[in-house]
Order: sequence, then structure tokens, then C-alpha cells
Amino acid sequence: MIITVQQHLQQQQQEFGSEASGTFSYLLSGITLATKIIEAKIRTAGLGDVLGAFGAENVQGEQQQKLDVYANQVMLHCLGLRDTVAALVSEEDEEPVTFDRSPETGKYIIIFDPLDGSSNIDVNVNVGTIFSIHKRLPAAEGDLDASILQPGTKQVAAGYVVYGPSTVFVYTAGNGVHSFTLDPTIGAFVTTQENMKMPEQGQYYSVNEANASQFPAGYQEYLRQLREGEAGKAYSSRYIGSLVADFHRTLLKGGVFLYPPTAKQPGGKLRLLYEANPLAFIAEQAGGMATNGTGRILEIEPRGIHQRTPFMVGSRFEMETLAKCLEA
Ligand SMILES: O=P(O)(O)OC[C@H]1O[C@](O)(COP(=O)(O)O)[C@@H](O)[C@@H]1O
Ligand SMILES: [Mg+2]
Ligand SMILES: [Mg+2]
Repeated sequence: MIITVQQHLQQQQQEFGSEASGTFSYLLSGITLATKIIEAKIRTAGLGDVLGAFGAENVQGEQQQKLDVYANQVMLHCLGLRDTVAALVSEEDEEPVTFDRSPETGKYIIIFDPLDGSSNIDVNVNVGTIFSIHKRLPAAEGDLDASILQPGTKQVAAGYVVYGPSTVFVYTAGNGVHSFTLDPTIGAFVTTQENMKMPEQGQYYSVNEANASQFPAGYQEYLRQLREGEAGKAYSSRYIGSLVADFHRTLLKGGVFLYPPTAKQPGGKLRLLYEANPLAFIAEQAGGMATNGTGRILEIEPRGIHQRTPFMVGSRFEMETLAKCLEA
């Protein structure tokens, strides 16, 4: 019997109560609706006019792709309609979009990367959408900005969608990691796997080798050990260049994904709030680990919404081996 994501959330509500409440599943349904609309556009991207550059730069100084802008508009629209949303923070917008809703109603903050893997859009390689959900702080504890800049440990939920050969939705609300596949015949995400566990050890490392000579010595030594089999076995390498897809493989097969600091970007390339934090929450819920090289990603106190961080995530064995190389 098939179980859709909404039915799964009802079951979670019976089992875990609060963050699986009706309000929360109504919120998540805004994300599943938006990602289904984005998926439909991606499936026929070559037929329409959504490939190529949009002709403007985002706050990161990156050339926006038409699909970046389209996906952002769809997320803002579908989530903005949810009256439980107090603010929306997007990779593509310099400032948060806030709503004049009382703290009793507007209880949630949604932070997202509407289209991850932009450099792969035009070449028909997997891309994705990543999201992180925080609860709005009580007024006495802080305003909306403070509610947005909470550490990753405060996330109430996080997830992503991979638009690949099939469209897969993965999320956690702190009670394990669950995945769903979009069944186009019924237009619903159907349960694929519940309580996913990242293998203790994998066989792949994933890193942009073109940057390797710029990595600090500890990372170069680590990669040498993985390549030459000094970490117990010889690893092979896989790098798609879409974080969401490289992470999804690491979640399923184990291993490690690294985007270390480089001479060009000593603070890292990937963004803490809408790339590293949500994937770190999922990794930890699945038994893996995530660091910035010196500490747990989820414990980083954010200073700004587009803040970058070095990001290493993966199986326990590979992450503990990395820590030894960085300490040495
Ligand atoms: O081309 P590089 O430097 O390896 O960077 C690839 C990384 O950049 C990203 O494309 C950045 O994300 P966006 O596409 O959302 O901007 C990641 O998906 C990917 O892991
Ligand atoms: Mg991204
Ligand atoms: Mg993006």
C-alpha cells in the first residue's frame, strides 16, 4: 500500500506529536507543492525558455540562471501563502522577505536554496532545492532577525529535493531521516525509505580536485590517504558539482563530501544557512557527521544570512579520519 508524505506526517504526529502537527505538515505541503511545480519546469527545460543566464547577478555576485529565478519565485509564492510563515530567506534575495503576521500565527522561518547546482542546469545533470525550518523566537528572546540567525541545532526541520532520473524528497524533523519519490501518475511524493542510516564507511570521496593544491596541508594529506588506501582501503572519487546530488549519494552510499577552505575562498564557498545547516542536520540524524574543519557545523553561531563556511560531511569513519589528519 502506498503512503504519501502527508500520510507519513500524520503517522509521525501520532508517534511524536508537536513538530509533526497539522500546522507543520501544512507548511511542508507548501514545499512539496513548490518543488513539484519546479520539477515540471525542469523536466521540459529544453523545450521551454528556462535554460541559460537570466542576465542579473545575485547577492553572491553569481550570474543568476533563469531557473534560479523561476524556482525562487515559485518557492516565495507557495510558501508566502502559508499564514504560518513569518519570514522567507533565499539564496537569491539579499534580504529576508517578511510578513506582517503575529507571533501566534507566523511561527516559522523558512530558509532555502531554491535551485542548487546551477552550473549543471544547462547540461541536464541533477540539481535540487534545499530548505531549513526554524521556529520564530518568542518576542522576549529576539526579533525576526534573531529568529533567522539561530544556530543549526535549533532547526525544527530540514530537507531537500533532488531533480534527477526520479525526483526524490528527503527530510528530517528530528525523528529520523525519511525519503519519498514523486509518483507522476498520482502527482504525490510516496514513501521510499523511513529512518535512513548513512553507512558507517563508504567507498567514495567527493571534492573538486581542481582546488586541491589550494587546500590546507591537512586536507591534502587526508585526500592522499584516501586515494592511496592508507585509510584502510583505496577510495574512488565522485564529484557531480551539485551539492544536493553529491550529498544524496553520500547519504545512501556513505563516504565523504568536502568543500574545504581554499586560498581563493578561505572562509569556504558553500552557505551556512541554506546549504550546510540543513544537510548537516540530515547527516547527523542519519548517523553521519558534519564539520567546518574545526567544529560541528550545527553549533556555528550565524552572523549573516549569506555567510559561507568550509563544509565537510559524511560517514563516521571518514569524518573521524579527517579529524585526525586536521589535528596532526
Ligand atoms: O564549481 P565548484 O566550485 O566545485 O562548486 C560547486 C558547488 O557550488 C554549488 O553549485 C553552489 O550552489 P548553487 O548552485 O546553489 O549556487 C553547489 O551545488 C556545488 O557543490
Ligand atoms: Mg546551492
Ligand atoms: Mg542555488
